[in-house]
Amino acid sequence: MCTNQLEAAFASSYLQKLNRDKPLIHCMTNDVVQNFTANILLAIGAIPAMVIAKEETADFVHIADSVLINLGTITQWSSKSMLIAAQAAMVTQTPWVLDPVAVGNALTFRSNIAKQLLRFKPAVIRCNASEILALADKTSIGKGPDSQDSTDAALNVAKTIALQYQTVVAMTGKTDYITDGYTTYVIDGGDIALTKVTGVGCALSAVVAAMIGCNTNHLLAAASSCLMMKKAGELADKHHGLGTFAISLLDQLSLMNAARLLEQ
Ligand SMILES: Nc1ncnc2c1ncn2[C@@H]1O[C@H](COP(=O)(O)OP(=O)(O)OP(=O)(O)O)[C@@H](O)[C@H]1O
Ligand SMILES: Cc1ncsc1CCO
Ligand SMILES: [Mg+2]
Repeated sequence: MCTNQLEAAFASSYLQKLNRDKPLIHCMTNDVVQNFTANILLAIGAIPAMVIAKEETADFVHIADSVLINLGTITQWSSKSMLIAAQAAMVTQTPWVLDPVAVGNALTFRSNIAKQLLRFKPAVIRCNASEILALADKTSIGKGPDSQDSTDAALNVAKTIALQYQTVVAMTGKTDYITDGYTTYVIDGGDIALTKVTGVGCALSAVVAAMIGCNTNHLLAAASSCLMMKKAGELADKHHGLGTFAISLLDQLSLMNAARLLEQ
């Protein structure tokens, strides 16, 4: 096992490719973050499409560059669409991201759906520490969509899940860990304000979907996404309240480039 710092130059080359390719991202996400997610994808140069009807999802997976499945406000009805989309993505080998929002938490319906979705081989699981512990049937202390567990404590479980499902786990928190079970990238920094605006983690999952939609190294694509979000959080305006911070975060993502990624 080795642990690495991600080179900012790497992340910036991945971002440049994203800007050139303009990948189409099929988003199946929660009701809280639809608009924020779509704007963040546009800000980094991707094209979002929120397609959820079960009559449409399989067809749209065929034309999308990647798929995002986020369980935040899952219902019986949307879960069916998600399972159809994930199966279609596995068949067409379209890379997809699972964001298992709030699994555990005594929420057995979504926890069962998350387990079913895992059979369809997500390229990346983007989650917080409580969520990865819950996916592994370990005790977790999530508070709804928020984690009360530390990523340091959950790292071994993240590695085990990555190996078990042959995927990449991008686990965020004070320290982000991005691992395929063999190689782990560690990203510190960011800002606590990132946790005070709803849906930053959900939007980060969409950024990961965009990055894997045009970069085949899913580990580096996910790590680059996490670095970008931490850096944008550092650079965003924190002096005028959280409303301004949310907009400033969007601004910083739209302005992100190699020089900004390298800023201390
Ligand atoms: N204590 C912290 N200090 C600095 N940055 C943090 C901290 N906690 C989380 N972050 C950053 O906030 C962003 C969102 O990660 P977080 O772990 O809060 O996602 P999440 O719990 O899935 O969020 P949500 O489901 O509400 O969208 C990431 O960029 C992460 O690095
Ligand atoms: C607040 C909230 N509830 C379900 S999803 C969501 C957005 C943050 O995950
Ligand atoms: Mg989340």
